[in-house]
Amino acid sequence: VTVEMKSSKVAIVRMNRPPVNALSKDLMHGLRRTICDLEDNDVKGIVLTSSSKVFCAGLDLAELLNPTQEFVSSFWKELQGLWITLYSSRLVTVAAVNGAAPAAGCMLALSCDYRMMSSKNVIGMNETKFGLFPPPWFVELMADTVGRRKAEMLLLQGTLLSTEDALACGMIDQIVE
Ligand SMILES: CCCCC/C=C\CCCC/C=C/C(=O)SCCNC(=O)CCNC(=O)[C@H](O)C(C)(C)COP(=O)(O)OP(=O)(O)OC[C@H]1O[C@@H](n2cnc3c(N)ncnc32)[C@H](O)[C@@H]1OP(=O)(O)O
Repeated sequence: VTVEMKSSKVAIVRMNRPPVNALSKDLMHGLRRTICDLEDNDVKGIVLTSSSKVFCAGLDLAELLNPTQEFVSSFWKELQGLWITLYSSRLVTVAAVNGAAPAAGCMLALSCDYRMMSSKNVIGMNETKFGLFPPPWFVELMADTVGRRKAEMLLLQGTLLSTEDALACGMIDQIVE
């Protein structure tokens, strides 16, 4: 994770884990630590974005291949900790979604106060496409953002929306070129 101060009050927080910013336990820990440090340093707002062409590919599936029970438990704890920290942060949080944002990548964006997204990208929770269902707090984030019925349809079908469709249903707030 890298931090660039745009002024004394606003920080650009970039996920920097090539090639796709898959959320490993370490990346989630780094993000949470960064947000907490900025909160402690009188910063007012952050822009969360990526230093590569993918915003975030979701959970690191490679790390979840044949994990120990202990690792799964600590991984899950880190994921919940990151969500709680970002969602409940006192900072004004803006997601600048500059690449694909599937599954937990979408969760990160939806946990921010405002979402802008570049065109020709995709965002959504596609977990059902590979036989999983998103955890309840992902579901609630989606329902709070686009409405319960729309969320139900998107989640059941594991739909990844284009930038334009995401704007149309309120999943994002602005398209930025
Ligand atoms: C801890 C408890 C576990 C229990 C589970 C139980 C409950 C359910 C939890 C459900 C919540 C799940 C949330 C998730 O986030 S699951 C992850 C879902 N993510 C995806 O479906 C995205 C998959 N990736 C893509 O669609 C594309 O890679 C892309 C993000 C659109 C980028 O495309 P592109 O730029 O064309 O890159 P490549 O596809 O060529 O990928 C480059 C390399 O990156 C690797 N990769 C991609 N995604 C992931 C990932 N999520 N985790 C790990 N690695 C990933 C890909 O394999 C390529 O690697 P290579 O160069 O070595 O081949």
